[in-house]
Amino acid sequence: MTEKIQKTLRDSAGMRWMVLFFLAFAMFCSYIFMDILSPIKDLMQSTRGWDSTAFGTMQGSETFLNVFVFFLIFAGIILDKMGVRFTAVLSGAVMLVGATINWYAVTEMFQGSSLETWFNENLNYIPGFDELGISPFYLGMPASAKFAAIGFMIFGCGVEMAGITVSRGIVKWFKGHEMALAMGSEMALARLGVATCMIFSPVFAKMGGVIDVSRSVAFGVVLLMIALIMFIVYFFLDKKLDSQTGEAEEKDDPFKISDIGNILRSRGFWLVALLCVLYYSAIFPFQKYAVNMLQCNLTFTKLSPESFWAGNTVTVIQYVIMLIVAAAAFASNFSKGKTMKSVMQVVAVVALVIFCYMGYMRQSAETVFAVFPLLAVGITPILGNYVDHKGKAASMLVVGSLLLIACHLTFAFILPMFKGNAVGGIIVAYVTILVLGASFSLVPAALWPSVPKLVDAKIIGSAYALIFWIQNIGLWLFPLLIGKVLDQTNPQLVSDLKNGLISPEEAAMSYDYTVPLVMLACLGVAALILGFVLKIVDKKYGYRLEEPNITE
Ligand SMILES: C[C@H](NC(=O)[C@@H](N)CCCCN)C(=O)O
Repeated sequence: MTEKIQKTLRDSAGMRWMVLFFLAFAMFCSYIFMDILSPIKDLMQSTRGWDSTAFGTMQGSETFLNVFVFFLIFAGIILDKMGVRFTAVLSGAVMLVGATINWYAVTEMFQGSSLETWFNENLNYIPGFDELGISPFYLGMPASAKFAAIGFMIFGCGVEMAGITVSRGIVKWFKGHEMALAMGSEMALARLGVATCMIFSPVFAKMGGVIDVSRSVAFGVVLLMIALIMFIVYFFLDKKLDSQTGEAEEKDDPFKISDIGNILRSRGFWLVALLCVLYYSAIFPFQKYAVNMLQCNLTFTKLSPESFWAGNTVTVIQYVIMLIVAAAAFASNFSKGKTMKSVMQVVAVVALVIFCYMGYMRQSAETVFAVFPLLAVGITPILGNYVDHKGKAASMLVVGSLLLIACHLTFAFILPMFKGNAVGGIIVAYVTILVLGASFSLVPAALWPSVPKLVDAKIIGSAYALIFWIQNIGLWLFPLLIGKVLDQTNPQLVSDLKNGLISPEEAAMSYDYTVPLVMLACLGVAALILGFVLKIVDKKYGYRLEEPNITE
């Protein structure tokens, strides 16, 4: 008798990838919001009075509740207890609430309101947190930055919860299939989100010739509404899958708090988690300052408002070219025939060159830095595919860390030598940013798909949450530290600004970034050492990190 094989949604490749699209698109929107203020640090200083310390403190607040109120740990427990679909919708709603507060804080409406007065007079001292030096507020912090920080803290809870949920969702739908490729593709779309915000955030802020930073944030809020809708659609697909498989993992094999102990006892888990915090602390916090770092190191000529390159049409054209780079790189990854693959690769490279040329012609740091996530968009899925079929994850972590060190040292010491040489500076900047983008593909593509090899499937949500929690400590600390170090290593600039000798606009463009960049390179060195240790431990204890995910 022929046995009838029950096909589920997950057995259909089309369905799996459609589910991935919903999850990844939601993450795309959240990554746009995450960095929405990063390319307009100068405008936050000139229109809202946020100096580097205020900016860094507000940016660092994203991870505050996750780290110090252990929200991420609770998020992991919620995920393991309640399942992927419930947590996905919850995270979408939390992000939206936080983002809306963040938006209100930077609007004109907030300025001069009684709420602003309240924030000016309060939250200057937080008992307990201030003594430990971890308060998300300080005396003299602009009221708008304080309230925005509260919104960003709530958003941060939602976005990290969404991050672990999406990772677990991908494991649920793709385990035994193209898991690393799926994770790589999800991250690729998230990187496209960062590029999108680098390009469009300043456009919204400067629209119509009137500067209003809240327009950029409003753009992000609208996208988060779309993210919530994506999660709701996912909810129904995931429910259907569970009804087909009758699986409901979280009920058959309930999660226990003691499971966390099992995770913490794993040597491999600790190495991956520490590598993660060191590596990502040198990337995400840098991303928040990179545009300003380029503004301070590159020589741009001011374009006249009538210039073609200064217009918004060119922004849209450049964005379309960016999408062509991403689509062609992505398609080359999936093309079956050799010729088609090569054609797609040529299209991607040509479009990338045009993109860089336009960035140069537009004479703005944000369009130069927008190239950073673009290489990651193109190659993260390729590397994910490589990990699926060939392995070598631990080696990729080592190479990624090496590239990271080289890039931060180049930004610190070589780029400033080109100050005054507009073309030379831009070339050095582009090459370094592209190499950093390659590093940012290697590490994530290898790191995240390695986690299921280190812990049991049942506790994978908590494992991702713990790694994110440890990572968030760095993501909290380093934006703050960079801001403080910047103010402290530029004392003349800070005092001239205080004494009114230079304008906030001038100050925002004149920081010396050498010390913060060396600090980030040191993180890379520590990550590199851990990468080597991981390779040794992997060999000794047989975690199979160097082996493929799919056995052909
Ligand atoms: C998948 C991974 N995401 C993370 O590491 C998140 N914790 C991102 C947090 C960003 C905080 N600004 C990635 O994007 O590679």
